[in-house]
Amino acid sequence: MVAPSRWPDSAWHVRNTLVYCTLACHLDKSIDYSPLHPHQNRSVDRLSGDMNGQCNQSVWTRPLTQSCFSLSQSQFADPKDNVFYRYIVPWIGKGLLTLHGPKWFQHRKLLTPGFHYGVLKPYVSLITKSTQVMLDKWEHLITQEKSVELFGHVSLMTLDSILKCAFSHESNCQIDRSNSYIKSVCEITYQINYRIWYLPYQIDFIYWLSRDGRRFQKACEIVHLQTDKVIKERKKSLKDEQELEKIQKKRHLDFLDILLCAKDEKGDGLSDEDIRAEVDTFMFGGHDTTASGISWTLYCLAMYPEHQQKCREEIRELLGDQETIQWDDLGKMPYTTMCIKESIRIFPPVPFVARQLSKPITFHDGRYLPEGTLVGINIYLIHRDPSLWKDPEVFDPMRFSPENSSQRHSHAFVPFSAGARNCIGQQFAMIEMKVAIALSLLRFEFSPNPAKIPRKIPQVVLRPHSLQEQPGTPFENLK
Ligand code: HEM
Repeated sequence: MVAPSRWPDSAWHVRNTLVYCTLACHLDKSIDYSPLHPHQNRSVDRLSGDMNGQCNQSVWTRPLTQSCFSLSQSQFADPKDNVFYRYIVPWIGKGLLTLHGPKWFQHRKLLTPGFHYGVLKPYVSLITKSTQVMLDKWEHLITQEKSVELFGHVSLMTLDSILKCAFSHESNCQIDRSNSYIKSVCEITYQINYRIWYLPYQIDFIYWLSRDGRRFQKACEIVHLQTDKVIKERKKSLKDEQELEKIQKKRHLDFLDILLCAKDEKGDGLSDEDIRAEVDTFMFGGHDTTASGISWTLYCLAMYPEHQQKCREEIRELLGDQETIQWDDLGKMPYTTMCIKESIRIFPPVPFVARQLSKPITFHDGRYLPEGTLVGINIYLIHRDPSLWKDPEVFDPMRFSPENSSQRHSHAFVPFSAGARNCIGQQFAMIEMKVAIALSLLRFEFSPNPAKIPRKIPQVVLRPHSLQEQPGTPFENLK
């Protein structure tokens, strides 16, 4: 294997991106393919091979688990790869997701308190309200249509929630999508996913000259202007009010308050640019992922009505006639939680992550990877690995009972990644998924539409297929 001597050039990106896209677009095929590989059951499988003898930096990992997540255990962890992540940088800039080195470490330390349970607790009622708006819409839609495509609605609901939690913004986006900020976020999300999917757009100059590239750029400008405006206004009001406790008496603390007040030991806070990057990062990381998790969980429950009914009984017993849910209830729905976990095992919202090695690593069998190697960690494959999961294709929530979980490898279930660069928003995500699933089951019974069995589309997140076929962004196609 050859380590690149310098940061890869654009030709390198094109080759590697093609390799990644091919693998990414055939998640299921890569499962069929891996047993044929001569190195099966070893720590690392090289699936990308040699393209003209030049592209041997990409490594696709299989049972691996411990070895590869330990890549990110070191204090500063390895940087993200510059293939997929570069598509989102024009939007989110250099925030937690894309930073590396000491600056990432500083941001992670400053932002961790923003996910403390005391901050997250008031979000339950905000998420509940957003969920209820979505359910009211469904109530209306099922009187008009035989079947309702859920993913787009769930995406708008999670966008609505993250806007409230990130900067207390009441967007009303589930009902009124004429707001230019919402339209732009939807456009950006769609464009990023489309760009990954559409191979000619891997080449920068083709993309930036295209109509889509220009639309993407315009949408980023609108979003940045709006984020800057909100930050400026909030900074002003925080100055007047002086302290967080005073705000907290009036309303919940949102992520923006936390970001503006975050200070390290030397008393240094984040710059305006850093704050904007983090707000946009939460917007990006915090809505498509949970929309995927909620949608696939509803799909699994629709496919397995016996589990759906068990969850519904659990929630009815817990909430009685209430239509709202409280923080304390979230810890009292073990079966529903196991169903959510089993669903995101089978359909992990983030199907793969990637890193560029900052130093060589040696595996237990003596093979090593040099510095600069691009490592793709296929979470989807890990979650379906028969050496880790008995009958991996079977939906069995009891895998997540305390007894069964304790016997499993610690890195067999990694929907939120692992190590130092694991998902900072995982508690938030679990809260949102539990609230949305619980309230949905109280109001509706779900069954699959046999004419529209969803196909898995691994883009930035693992999306259900059906909306992809229609022209326009998924949000434009919603009724
Ligand atoms: C079901 C929902 C979610 C899933 C499956 C998920 C999964 C992940 C994964 C796999 C990573 C590692 C990415 C990588 O290595 O490149 C990650 C990182 C991250 N996630 Fe999430 N995520 C979810 C929800 C959220 C939410 C709700 C937020 C914010 C409110 C969030 C914010 C982030 C951030 C900021 C990072 C970067 C952390 C760092 O590198 O220090 N995520 N997430």
